[in-house]
Amino acid sequence: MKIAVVGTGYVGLVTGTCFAETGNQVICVDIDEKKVERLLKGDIPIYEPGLDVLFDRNVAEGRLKFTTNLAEGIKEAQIIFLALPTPPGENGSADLKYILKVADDLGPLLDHYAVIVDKSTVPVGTAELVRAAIAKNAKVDFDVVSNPEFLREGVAVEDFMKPDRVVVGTTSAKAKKTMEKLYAPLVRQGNPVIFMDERSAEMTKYAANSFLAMKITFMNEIANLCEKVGANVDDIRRGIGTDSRIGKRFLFAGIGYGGSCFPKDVQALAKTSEDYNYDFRILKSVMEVNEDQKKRLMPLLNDYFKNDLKGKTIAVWGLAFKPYTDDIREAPALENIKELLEAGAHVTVYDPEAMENVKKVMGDSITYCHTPYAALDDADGLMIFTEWPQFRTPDFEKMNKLLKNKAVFDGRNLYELDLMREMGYTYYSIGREAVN
Ligand SMILES: NC(=O)c1ccc[n+]([C@@H]2O[C@H](COP(=O)([O-])OP(=O)(O)OC[C@H]3O[C@@H](n4cnc5c(N)ncnc54)[C@H](O)[C@@H]3O)[C@@H](O)[C@H]2O)c1
Ligand SMILES: O=c1ccn([C@@H]2O[C@H](COP(=O)(O)OP(=O)(O)O[C@H]3O[C@H](CO)[C@@H](O)[C@H](O)[C@H]3O)[C@@H](O)[C@H]2O)c(=O)[nH]1
Repeated sequence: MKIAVVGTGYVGLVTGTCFAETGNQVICVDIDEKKVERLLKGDIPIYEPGLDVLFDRNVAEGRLKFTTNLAEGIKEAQIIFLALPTPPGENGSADLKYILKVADDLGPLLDHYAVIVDKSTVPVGTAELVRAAIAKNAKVDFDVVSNPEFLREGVAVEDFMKPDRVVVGTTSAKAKKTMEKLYAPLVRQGNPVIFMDERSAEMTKYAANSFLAMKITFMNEIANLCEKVGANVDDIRRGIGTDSRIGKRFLFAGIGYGGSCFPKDVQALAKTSEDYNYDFRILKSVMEVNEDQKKRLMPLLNDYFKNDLKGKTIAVWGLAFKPYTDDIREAPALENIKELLEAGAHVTVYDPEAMENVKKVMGDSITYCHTPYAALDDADGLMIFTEWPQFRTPDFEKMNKLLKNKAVFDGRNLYELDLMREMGYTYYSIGREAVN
């Protein structure tokens, strides 16, 4: 099939590349000229494991193309994906200006039937708004379908190529057929393509993200209580996760959820509830607890340094909001670093992929190091915000020599308490006994 993907960010580029991989002819459109220029040179603007192999193959075989020109992109396209940003607006609701702008532009350009697919995460009722915006100027028949995306950054290609399920919101038999055909190669193992109406599909996405954010937040609260009662949250996780009704995944307590999705989507669902006069109390608690959780380590650090961080050097391992990505949107590390700087500390950082993006927002206010160990040199303490695998089994002997104080504040529970005790560390983690 001929496919256009409008918006070539994390979702658009993965969607375009993966559908090219399944044999379709794909054109990705973006207004960011520099981004398109890089893509045309074969340079992928984001870090996403496994994407490069598929990208190179499909570009080389002529199935994956890029343009800044919407008219050129949608020429003859049977399916037009909208993978545009939906950032939080001033009142917390998802800002639809990018989607509606493209919908407005599409109307006069459409000269053949196409299925327009909302891939972005959008509030209930958006498909109707998109349809109306296109219809204002369209001279041909078209369908608008809601097809929320559930991929996770860092494992996006795998999630996309082997989805647990695909959700499609449409009442059009013609669009349903097209979407069934498009997704057939990705669900050969029998995972379902679930059809429903558009509003339910839009709501499904927010329900999924909010449920997962709530699951993590519940564990973060259990962790906070564990610290008080003298229990270990990792044991609780194993103890409850084996119950198939609860499930093992998304039970890791930590320094709060971040990223470009959970924070904004929980907020947007809360706003939708407000708009419909429904008091969604759990969501409010989830947001409140998560804000506190992101600062969970600061009081411990302040206690350790007797509220005097001025002139202290704090090393930071991990800047990305999760491992295997360079994405720093709503990353807990950044808020903590800002607080460290405000308190007069000097901050040395290391992240395998996210340092370039951090440089763009924090400039020279912190020191960027080429290795995790360089960040530790003469540091008064170490804070950990991202569970990159290389931090899990570091060279402790080297660490012992470099750190001025053997003090680690770990937002991801990377190390065994007994080991840290044996090595004489002061070690604070989340939901576990403090070693000091
Ligand atoms: N990032 C994720 O993991 C993820 C997963 C599932 C769903 N989503 C949702 O998908 C949507 C896109 O997210 P993202 O992370 O890919 O965003 P992104 O910011 O990485 O990418 C969006 C792209 O759209 C482009 N764009 C903006 N206006 C445009 C226009 N008029 N024409 C063409 N291109 C335009 C931007 O230049 C940018 O490259 C959001 O609604 C998000 O909530 C994201
Ligand atoms: O047990 C866990 C799992 C995750 N997290 C945190 O939760 C956040 C989000 O992680 P994850 O869900 O793995 O990454 P995202 O790429 O943000 O993916 C989420 O958001 C996407 C955008 O909507 C959805 O498509 C995905 O299904 C959904 O998992 C990160 O800060 C993680 O550190 C935890 O603290 N504990």
